Amino acid sequence: MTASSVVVENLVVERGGKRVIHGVSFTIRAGEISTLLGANGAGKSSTVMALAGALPVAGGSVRLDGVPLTGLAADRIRRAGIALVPEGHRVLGQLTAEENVLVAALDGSPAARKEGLESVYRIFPELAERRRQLASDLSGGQKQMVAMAQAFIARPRFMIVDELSLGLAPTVVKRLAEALKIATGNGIGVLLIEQFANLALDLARDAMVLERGKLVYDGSSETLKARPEILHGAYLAS
Ligand SMILES: Nc1ncnc2c1ncn2[C@@H]1O[C@H](COP(=O)(O)OP(=O)(O)OP(=O)(O)O)[C@@H](O)[C@H]1O
Repeated sequence: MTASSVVVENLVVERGGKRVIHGVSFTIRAGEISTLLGANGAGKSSTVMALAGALPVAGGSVRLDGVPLTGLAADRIRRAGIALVPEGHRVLGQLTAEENVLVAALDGSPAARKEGLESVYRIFPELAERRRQLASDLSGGQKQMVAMAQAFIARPRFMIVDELSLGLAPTVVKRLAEALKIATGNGIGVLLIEQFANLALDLARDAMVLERGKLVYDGSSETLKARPEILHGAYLAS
């Protein structure tokens, strides 16, 4: 049986009338972490936002197990099984931590919501302790946990995390990385965008490198680690 996958082919994205992604192709596999690396402005967020329906697709296709998702609204793509954790761990400050998580629950039945919360609190016990706190009072790391919990509670098959560690302390990042490992252990495919390339390459089996909206590497993290000139070139090209 072929493993579940998201296949992106020749993706083209335009922003402000300018082409920023020039025909990018890659595959994300179930049960694995893949990472998308590149300098600021290389097009990582544009790629994943288009994939998740948060930006229009100007060309190419996105398929989940062969089913085309290209150009569908973000909500439809989420229901199909792809959850995006957007950059910046934004939360609804006037709601509690728990209310924020529940906003993202796709199945509204009380039993499913309870079960969903229990599974999320097993991953992030820190949030269980703070369930009734206003989200605006949470630390940056706790807000990122809420953002990831919103993805988990939707029971996704694939999870895209745009900037895991941005602005967060190493101890918190370690917790978030553990959560990603739990995700892959449960068969979820993860696409990770991460500013610290070394952390990303330690976590991910496969890596892609974007340079000015084009893919310049698609292969194993191990091989990329052994070829630092590829990353140096991509980060200098910005
Ligand atoms: N709202 C926007 N309107 C127009 N162009 C944009 C917008 N946001 C980003 N861009 C442009 O799109 C290109 C890709 O940016 P994108 O944010 O996808 O890159 P990135 O690799 O995610 O970088 P970063 O790490 O800074 O988020 C850049 O040239 C950027 O200037």
